[in-house]
Parts: sequence; structure tokens; C-alpha cells
Amino acid sequence: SPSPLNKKQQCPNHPAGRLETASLPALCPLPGHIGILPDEPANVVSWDFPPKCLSPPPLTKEEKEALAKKEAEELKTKGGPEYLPSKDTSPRIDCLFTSTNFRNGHGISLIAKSTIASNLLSLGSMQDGPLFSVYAQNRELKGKPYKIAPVEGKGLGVVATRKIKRGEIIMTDYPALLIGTGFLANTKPHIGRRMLKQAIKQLPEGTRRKVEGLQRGQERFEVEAILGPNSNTVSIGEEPGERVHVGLFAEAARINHGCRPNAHSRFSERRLTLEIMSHVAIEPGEEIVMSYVPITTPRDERRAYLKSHWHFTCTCPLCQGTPETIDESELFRRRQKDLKETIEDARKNGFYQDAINMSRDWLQFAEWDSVPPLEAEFHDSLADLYFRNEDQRNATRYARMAYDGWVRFGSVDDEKLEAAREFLDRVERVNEEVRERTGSV
Ligand SMILES: C[S@@+](CC[C@H](N)C(=O)[O-])C[C@H]1O[C@@H](n2cnc3c(N)ncnc32)[C@H](O)[C@@H]1O
Repeated sequence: SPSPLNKKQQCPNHPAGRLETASLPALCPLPGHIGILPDEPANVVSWDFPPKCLSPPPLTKEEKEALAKKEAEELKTKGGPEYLPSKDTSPRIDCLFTSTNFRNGHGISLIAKSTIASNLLSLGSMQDGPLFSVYAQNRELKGKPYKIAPVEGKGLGVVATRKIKRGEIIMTDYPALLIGTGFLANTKPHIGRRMLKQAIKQLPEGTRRKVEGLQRGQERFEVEAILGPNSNTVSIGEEPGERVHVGLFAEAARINHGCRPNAHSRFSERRLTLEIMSHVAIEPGEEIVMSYVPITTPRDERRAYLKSHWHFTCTCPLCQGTPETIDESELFRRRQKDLKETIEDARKNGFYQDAINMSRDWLQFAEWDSVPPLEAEFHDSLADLYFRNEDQRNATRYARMAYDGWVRFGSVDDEKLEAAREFLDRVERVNEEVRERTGSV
């Protein structure tokens, strides 16, 4: 088949392509990535089981009478043999949808309001996205940098098999199950369980086995034993009250908690992908851990939360560290928390230089505590502060670093990259105006 990079479809000069990717005829590889471009048509993703919906609650006598009246009324005005009056009086119907071809056969089962299901399709979140194949193939060539193996005191865990650089994407995972919290809250447990079991049953075999393999406890109901200790919450959809969903990511679910994490996750709503990235360099043989609790939560609170919500006593190296190590980390985190709040206040009140100085202090504490942020995110925020402070030189410098950082990061979701590109364009436009005004070169 013809290469998508024929003469007419040359990639623009910019290494990452212009950002209006939708209008690009073909995909341009990002620098540093082996550019194997997909030349087959995009994977067409759809829901491929008839949706199973919960029957709405039976109508009350009054509702039935009102409906009969309305139908009689409608028949009178619009009547005719083909006319079928609308019977849609139900307040909420959750349906089960499954797509077995989602992400090259990974599959997904969704239990949610049907509007969510149609929006996911129409917004293109189910499709692989322009960067998916390039990154997926690059990752395949490089191989996974981890294995799933037993870890003392924690069951299974994820262990690095090679050196992982800071800011590398270690794992990409997709939801095997996505369940609206509205469904979980409003459905009788036995009906909910039946629907969840069906959702798992409809998944492609490989993913179904992975999901079933997550059950460790002896709980009476297997779906609870699978979902309870293994799911995350993610936000999808437009309706404010319906955005929170429970997502089960069967590979990422093997990542244990660490109070001093070396990795964190980022969920892309528009690509329905969870990316796990390192924020420090990781050595082969080291366990990959994420914090299940916001990082600045004080130690006692953190341990109590893990006990009450996750039902385990944390055995991570920090929890087993010396009193001095523990005290030092507590101090660093308290300082980070205070600084973050003060930086936000300073930014809101226009004290940009103070916010810049404090951001640097904050970074220092985060680094001392071995939990530094993703570089590109930090550079984004500094670029914004310098720009507001009308320091064009530093704004340009950090905006470029942020943009380069997002390119290197190589997310399947180019939203941050687009934002960084737009910001850099804005900063450079101002530079241009200044040059024109002052006549400098
Ligand atoms: C999301 S799962 C992680 C994978 C799990 N270890 C396995 O074997 O599939 C969460 C469960 O792992 C165990 N776990 C995770 N982090 C732990 C830690 N820091 N200390 C002790 N147990 C931990 C707990 O049993 C927890 O409920």
C-alpha cells in the first residue's frame, strides 16, 4: 500500500509537525522516535455487542395515567398508522457496552449512561489517535522496561528490568472496565454484580483473563474482590454530575503503593489511556511504585487512609525507615505543601517574581525528597510566571524547554504539547512585536 508520506504529503519542516494534526494528511514522527508510520487505515472502533440496559423502575399509577393521556393526545394530533408515540419517561438508564476491537483488541466494557457511550465514539476517544501507532510500535521495539513479579509483603508488583530514565513513559494501559459511579450508587447490588460479571465476560479473552487474575481475596463476590483493591477513578464525559467513573486498568493495577513513589500516572480523557511515567531515574531490579495518596498527606493520615480504604499496612521503605529519615521527609513535604499554597496566592495577586522564587524553593524540597515533578510541567508553570512578569527572555527560554519536554515525553495525548506550542507561539509573537517596535534584530 502507498506510504502516507508521498510527495504531496511531505511533513512540514517543524519536527513535531504543526499542531493542527487533524488537518495533516499523515503523521509526522516526533524527534527521537523511530518513525514507523502507519500506512493502513485507522482501526475502526465501535461497540460490538447489543447494549444491555437496566430496565427503568416500573411506573407508578399516576405516571402511567399521565403517559396514557399524553399518548392519546399525541395520537390525536400526529396520528397515523406508522406513528409510534414516544415512551421515554425513564429518568436514568445505565447500559453495558463492549468494544472488543478497542486499542488493537485490548477491548473495553463500559457501564454508563448511553450518552457517555455515544460521546466516546463521536469524540474519537475510542480511536487510536494519530500518535498511537508510532508510540505503540516504538515501545514494542524497545520492549517493556518492567516485569510483573512477586514482591515481598505485597503480593505481585512491577519491577524494572532495565534502567529507566527520568520522565520516561514506563507503561501505557487502557481501561478494561469503565463504570459510572452513578450506576454503582443507584443500582441494587445483585443487579450491579450481574451487569459487572457480564461486562467482564464480554471482554476479549486475553484482557478478561488479566482482569480475572486480579482477584486475590476470598471475598464472596468476585467482582468486588477484583474491583475493590484494583480500580482508579477517572473523569470522562461532559455532564458535571456524571463525570466520575471507576476504571480498571488490569496491567497498571499491579503497581504497588510507595510513600516515596518513583512513578506517577496521567490519564488522558481524550485518548482513554493511562500513562505511567517515572519522575526519577529507576535502576534495574527496583520496584516501580506510585502513591495511592496525595504525596503531601502527613504520614499518620496517609497510613490510616491506606488501612481504612485499601485495607493494608504499608510496608514501603520509607515507612520502615529510621525516625530521622521519616522526620526529614515529613518536613520536606510540609514545606512543599505550604510553598505550593503561597505560590498560588502570589500568582493570583500578581506577585510573580515572588512566585518564581518560591517555585525554585519548592523544586528544591521536592528534589531533596526524591519526588520531583515532571520537568515539562514545571517549565510550563515557570514560563507562564515569567511571561506574566513581562520577562520575555526567560519566558521564551522556559516555554521552549516546556515544549521540548512535552515532545520528549511522547504522550499519546498531544494536548499538553499543543498547549505548550500555542504558548510558545504567543511568547514569540510578543518578541516579534518588541523587535519591530525597537528596531532590534
Ligand atoms: C493495586 S494492587 C497492587 C498489586 C498487588 N500487589 C497484586 O498482587 O496484584 C493493591 C494491593 O497491593 C498490596 N499493596 C500495595 N502496596 C502495598 C504496600 N506499600 N505495602 C503493602 N501492601 C501493598 C495491597 O494488598 C493492596 O490492596
